[in-house]
Amino acid sequence: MANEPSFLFSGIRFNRKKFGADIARFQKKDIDTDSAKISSVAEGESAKTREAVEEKTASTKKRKRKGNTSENVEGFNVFRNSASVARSIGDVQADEESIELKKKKNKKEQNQQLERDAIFRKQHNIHVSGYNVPSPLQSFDELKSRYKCPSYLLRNLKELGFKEPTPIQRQAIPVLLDGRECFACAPTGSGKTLAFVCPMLMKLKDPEKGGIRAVILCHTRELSAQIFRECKKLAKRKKFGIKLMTKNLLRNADFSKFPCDILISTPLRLRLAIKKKKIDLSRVEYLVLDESDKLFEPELFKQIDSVLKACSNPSIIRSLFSATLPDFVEDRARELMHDAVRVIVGRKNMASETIKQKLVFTGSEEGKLLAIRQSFAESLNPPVLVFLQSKERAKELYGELAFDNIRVDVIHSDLSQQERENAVDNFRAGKTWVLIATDVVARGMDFKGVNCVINYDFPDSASAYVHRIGRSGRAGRSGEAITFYTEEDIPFLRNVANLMAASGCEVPSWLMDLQKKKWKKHRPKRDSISTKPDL
Ligand SMILES: Nc1ncnc2c1ncn2[C@@H]1O[C@H](COP(=O)(O)OP(=O)(O)OP(=O)(O)O)[C@@H](O)[C@H]1O
Repeated sequence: MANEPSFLFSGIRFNRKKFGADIARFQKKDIDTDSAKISSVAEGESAKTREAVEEKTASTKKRKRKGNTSENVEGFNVFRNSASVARSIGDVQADEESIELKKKKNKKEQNQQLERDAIFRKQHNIHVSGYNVPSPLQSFDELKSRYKCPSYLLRNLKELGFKEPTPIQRQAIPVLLDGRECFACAPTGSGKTLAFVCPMLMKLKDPEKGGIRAVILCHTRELSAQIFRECKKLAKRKKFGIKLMTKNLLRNADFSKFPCDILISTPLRLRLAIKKKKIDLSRVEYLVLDESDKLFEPELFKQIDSVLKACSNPSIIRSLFSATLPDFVEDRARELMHDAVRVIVGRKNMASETIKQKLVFTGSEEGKLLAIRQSFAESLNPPVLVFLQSKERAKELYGELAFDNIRVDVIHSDLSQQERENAVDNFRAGKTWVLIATDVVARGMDFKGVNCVINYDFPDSASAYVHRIGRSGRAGRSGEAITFYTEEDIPFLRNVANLMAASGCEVPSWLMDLQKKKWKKHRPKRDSISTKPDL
């Protein structure tokens, strides 16, 4: 504005040589009056108006004196000040009106966006609570347009065959990318791993050498190893330091000396490293507690607590993920997190709707063995996972089925790390048809294409049921779950029946008429599994 000629003088012809001294004088005045104008604007509306009216009158008089002109005069602009002020009043009013208009427009657009988000969330069964929750993702491409997602990651997603984000990914990814803390609950097999790994890689941007920047905690070594592999796949083509906390690493590594952007560990191993002062977590920007409800159970809470304390970076983003989110975990999350967003897909603590669930009465322990043999003889549709309540019972059932001409294996916590890894790998590779297991692989494990889960022993809680049967029917595939029950389990049947009905399975009406019993940990003493007569 300062150097622009006033529109009032367009066309003035002026002898610059002759009036050089005047030009200099007026130029100074021009600067002075300009600064006067600035201060007058700063002084409030009434003073501004008064001054402007006075100057406007003066300017009109002067204009009349000068008459009309035909040439542009740079730098000679005696009336510019008054004109500018006159315009500035108009401008201020116009600005105010346009700000007001813009505000209204923005508000309208915001409301329309909120409406669109609400409709989209409803379509995908996403429920959110929290302040100012970011819009869900329409597609993976939006990661680029909205968040400048690096192309290596988009390429990796494509190569992994992920065409569309799953509902939890649609909502949790933008929440985390917006730097918000998050606790989330979504069905088993619905892609929660990608929902926290993808924004983590985007936030970390590039590999660095200054210490650990992200930590993922998982309750078992098997799940840690699985998430380690998933991270590697998603980070392909980018040289992030991704480490799995193995026994060896814990014993021998000097964490200050090797680059580690992301560390994946069980709480026990990480706590040991913290206690031995082998590890510095004060730079951690991103902390994930996977299977968070399990991690917050009393036996693990002490370990989690020391990790939370060691991650002392004030700008850390923490997130909790699970398929089951009991109220006590939500309470903890609210205490722990700042301005967190809660994301629930479907209904909380529900079994996946892609699993056909069935209850089978076996009467007694012997009845179970007969039932499983009969089921395998009629139609064995591998891979099949069979859950038992203890490692002793898992070993016993393995002892029974090992000679039945089916490819069977067993996994429990008494096996060495290598044996456990082999059991998982062989099952994944299809070498094992039936894997007998304890709850050690009930949560988080992604065995692709498990056709059937058999609860040989009735699960000891609602969440155990949801997670166990969730090893089947993953990523939109269908699956089957069969739960054996004996007389002893009848008091707890109604709880499973409720879960079945809630996920759309047909439940005999007599089951719904059973008395509802509060589901405490249900682990009855059971007879040993054997076809050999007691001696
Ligand atoms: N967008 C996607 N499209 C298709 N498949 C996907 C997508 N995201 C993840 N998956 C696949 O879905 C499967 C289940 O994912 P994941 O193991 O993360 O589930 P989860 O929700 O963590 O389950 P759980 O509660 O049992 O731990 C995996 O095989 C994964 O590769």
